[in-house]
Amino acid sequence: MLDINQLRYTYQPQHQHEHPMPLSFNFSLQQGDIAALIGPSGAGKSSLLALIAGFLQPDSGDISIHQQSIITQDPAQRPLSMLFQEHNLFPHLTVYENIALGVDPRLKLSAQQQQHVRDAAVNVGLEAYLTRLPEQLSGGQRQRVALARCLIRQRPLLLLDEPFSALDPALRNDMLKLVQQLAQQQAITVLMITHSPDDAKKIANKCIFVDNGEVKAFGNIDTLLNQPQQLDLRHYLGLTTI
Ligand SMILES: Nc1ncnc2c1ncn2[C@@H]1O[C@H](COP(=O)(O)OP(=O)(O)OP(=O)(O)O)[C@@H](O)[C@H]1O
Repeated sequence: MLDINQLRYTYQPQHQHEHPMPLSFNFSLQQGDIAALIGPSGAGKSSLLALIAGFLQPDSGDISIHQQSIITQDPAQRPLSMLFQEHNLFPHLTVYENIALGVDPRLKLSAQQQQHVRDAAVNVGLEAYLTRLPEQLSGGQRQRVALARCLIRQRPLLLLDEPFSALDPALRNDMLKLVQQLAQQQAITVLMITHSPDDAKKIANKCIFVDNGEVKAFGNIDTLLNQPQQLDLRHYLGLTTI
């Protein structure tokens, strides 16, 4: 479903004492996969999502979704949605309007589309909050609104850049379950950055371990996290002694 084919990008040094940071990715996901993207800080996880979303232009390689290359498409045209840790919502728009933006950026919705927005709010448990502004919501509720907007766009790929890491453990659990349930319902493929192997195990079936700008391990999540073979992955998981 998602094919990342010999994708390369190099951050050029900004100062004399710095070195270039080359990134190189190669892997594929099947439709309906939920893949956890793990790896140390600075490994290249956010950069990989930025390349897929089209915020960074690769030096070489290709990205395709359902066998169609998306590499020349603008970020808004790409068949994907993305959820960040914060700043997902427009503060001056209501919950209803923030979700409706996923249907039409001009907010001109038909009666049927208006119903879709209300249905999306029901799906994330926010039907009673449609007229509130983001500042009148908790952090978890705000992320639910943002998730509803992603899902109403009905794009086949959902990219998550640690959207729930600021939430407390119980709420984070609820959100992970919600993503899993809604992704299954809509057969959406999910690629999720997380710093928590426990969170990864809760919803993902695949795992991608990125280290030093490369995919160092890829496969079934239970195999990778319960019986890690690579030394650098074992080190990342805190299973080696120094
Ligand atoms: N705009 C930039 N210019 C130069 N180097 C950058 C830039 N953005 C990121 N980098 C470097 O690229 C590498 C990968 O960064 P990236 O943010 O993708 O890592 P990450 O795995 O998402 O880290 P974290 O888990 O801390 O968010 C890092 O070494 C970082 O310093």
